[in-house]
Amino acid sequence: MQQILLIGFGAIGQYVHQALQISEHSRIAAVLCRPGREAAVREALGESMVCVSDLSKLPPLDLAIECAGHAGFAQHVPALLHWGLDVLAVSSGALAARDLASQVEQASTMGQSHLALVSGAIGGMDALSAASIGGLNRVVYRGRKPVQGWRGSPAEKLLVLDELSTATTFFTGSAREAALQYPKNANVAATIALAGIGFDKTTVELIADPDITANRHEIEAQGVFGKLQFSIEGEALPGNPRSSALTAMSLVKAVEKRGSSLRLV
Ligand SMILES: NC(=O)C1=CN([C@@H]2O[C@H](COP(=O)(O)OP(=O)(O)OC[C@H]3O[C@@H](n4cnc5c(N)ncnc54)[C@H](O)[C@@H]3O)[C@@H](O)[C@H]2O)C=CC1
Ligand SMILES: O=C([O-])CC(=O)C(=O)O
Repeated sequence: MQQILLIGFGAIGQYVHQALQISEHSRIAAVLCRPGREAAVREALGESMVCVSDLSKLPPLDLAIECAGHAGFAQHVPALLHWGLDVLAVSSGALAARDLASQVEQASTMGQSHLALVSGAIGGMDALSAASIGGLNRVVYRGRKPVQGWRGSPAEKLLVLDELSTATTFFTGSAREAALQYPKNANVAATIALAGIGFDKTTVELIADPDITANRHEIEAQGVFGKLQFSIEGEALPGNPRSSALTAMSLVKAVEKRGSSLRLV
C-alpha cells in the first residue's frame, strides 16, 4: 500500500482524499495543513488521521501530493524532496519564481527524489512536450473564466467584475508574469510553459467572461512538428470556482499510474 501525504485540504485535497478511499494500492496516511487547522481537518477525516502542520511529525511515507497553493508549495516541496520523498504537484506556477525553481532542483538532487507536475486543468501536454523536441516557434495560451473565477485576484483592481457585460481580456503577457501575478489562476499557463517553450516565450491572455459558466482553456502552438490547437471546458470543483475538477482528477490518475504495470507516457 502506497502511503501518501496530502499537502493542503481545500477543494482539490478533499476530492483527492475522497477518490483514494476506494483505492486498493494507495491511501492518504497524513495531511499537512496550515498551523491552527489541524483540529478542523482531523474532525473532517476522523481521529485516526495524522493531521499536522510540521514536517517533523510525519509517519513513514512513499509519496506527497501538493495541492496547497504557491505558498504551501514553497514552504514544503523543497524540504520534502530534500528528505527523499517524491512529490506530485499542481501548483506549477510556483516554479515561475527562479529562486524557488533552483531550490527545488537542488533539493531533488540532494534527496534523489522527483517532482512531477500533473497536467491539471489542461490537456495536450504530451503533444506539446513532444513538439518541443523538434522546436516550437509560437505558443499562446488563453485562460477564460466566469466572473466568480477571478474574485480575489488582481483582476478585481482592473475590472468591475460585477458590472462586466462582455468578455474582457485584462492581462496579456508572458507565462512567468501570469503565474506570478495570478497564483491561483495561472498554473495552467505555467504547465504549458514548462511543457513547451518556457516561461518567458509563452504568451498568455487572461479573460473574464460573464457569459460562461465553466473554465475554458485554449492553446495554439506552432513549430517544426506542425500546428496544434487544444481547448477544454472544465467544470469547477464545488468547493472552489477557480479550480477545475479535472485538476483533482489528474492527481488521482497520476497516483493510480504509479501503481500500474502499464503506463501511457
Ligand atoms: N495545475 C493546475 O491546473 C491547477 C492548479 N491549481 C493549484 O492548486 C491549488 C489548490 O487549489 P484548491 O484546492 O482549489 O484551493 P483551496 O483554496 O480550496 O485549498 C488550498 C488549501 O491549501 C491550504 N494551505 C495553504 N497554505 C498551506 C500551507 N503552507 N501548508 C499546508 N496547507 C496550506 C489551505 O488552508 C487550503 O485548505 C491552487 O492554489 C493552485 O495553486 C488549481 C487549479 C488548477
Ligand atoms: O483550474 C483551472 O481551470 C485553472 C487554474 O485555476 C489555474 O491555472 O491555476
